[in-house]
Amino acid sequence: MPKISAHGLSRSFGRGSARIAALGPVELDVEEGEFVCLVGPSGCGKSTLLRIAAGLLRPSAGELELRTDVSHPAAMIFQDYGIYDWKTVLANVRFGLDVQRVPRRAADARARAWLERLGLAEFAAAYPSALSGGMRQRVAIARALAVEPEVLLMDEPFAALDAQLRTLLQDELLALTQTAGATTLLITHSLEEALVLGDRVLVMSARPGRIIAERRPPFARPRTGAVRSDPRFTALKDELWELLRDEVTEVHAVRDTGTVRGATA
Ligand SMILES: Nc1ncnc2c1ncn2[C@@H]1O[C@H](COP(=O)(O)OP(=O)(O)OP(=O)(O)O)[C@@H](O)[C@H]1O
Repeated sequence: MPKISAHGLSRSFGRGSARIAALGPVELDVEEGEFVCLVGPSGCGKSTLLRIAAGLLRPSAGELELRTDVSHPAAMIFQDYGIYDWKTVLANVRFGLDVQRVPRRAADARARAWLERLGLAEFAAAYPSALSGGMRQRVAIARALAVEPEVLLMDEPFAALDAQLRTLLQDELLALTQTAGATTLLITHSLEEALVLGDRVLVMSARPGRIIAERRPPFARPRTGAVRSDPRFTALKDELWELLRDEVTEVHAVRDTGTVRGATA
């Protein structure tokens, strides 16, 4: 049984002449423990798909099923961190455990262990406003993984970070997710990120987003960021960019080119 499956999934916004077909129809199966990355042009419905998976939005047609156990529900990581500024770093990481009613002591210990793994131990009592962007995103990652989710949903988690930090956090996430083994769906504008992290990379069309191609990076697990210098990496990145180029061009042709963020090769 796949952990995530979507059939005939579509979503539109608005009504009448203002109606926008944002997504679909999408057919998708994600197997248990699989790491799937979604790439596609801006506005093709990637976030919409993820928000439906997270239960934050209803589909207009079709269905998306997430098969998780109640004690290990899905966790989500957002581009803007999604952490609470009024809670300490420790309380942020403990948040999901508090919601699950894990006893305070055990929750504290688990949260501290995750802070340790992400190099944040000494910031347990600090508030997020005192942290850099990279550290805030580490808090968000720690918070998501602390609940030992069966399914991890990530919406461009590193988009707000600079290139070096992004590479560093990709490598950290790679190591962490390979140990955690959660079924993961990650949205990214970066083909490199998708190739480093994914078992499968799905390419989406321009809006309404459908899945038009899929590639499996041929790098054995456990893998490290060293795959970036594999000649097959560059070849696959070029191939994916070729697939994506037409879709991005379509978006640019439809809208003002100056305002549309294209995918980064
Ligand atoms: N709540 C909403 N109301 C109206 N339109 C919406 C809403 N949410 C999304 N849309 C529209 O649906 C389309 C898909 O949006 P979505 O955010 O899913 O795309 P995306 O692929 O994640 O884009 P990006 O890569 O730029 O983040 C866009 O045209 C967007 O304007």
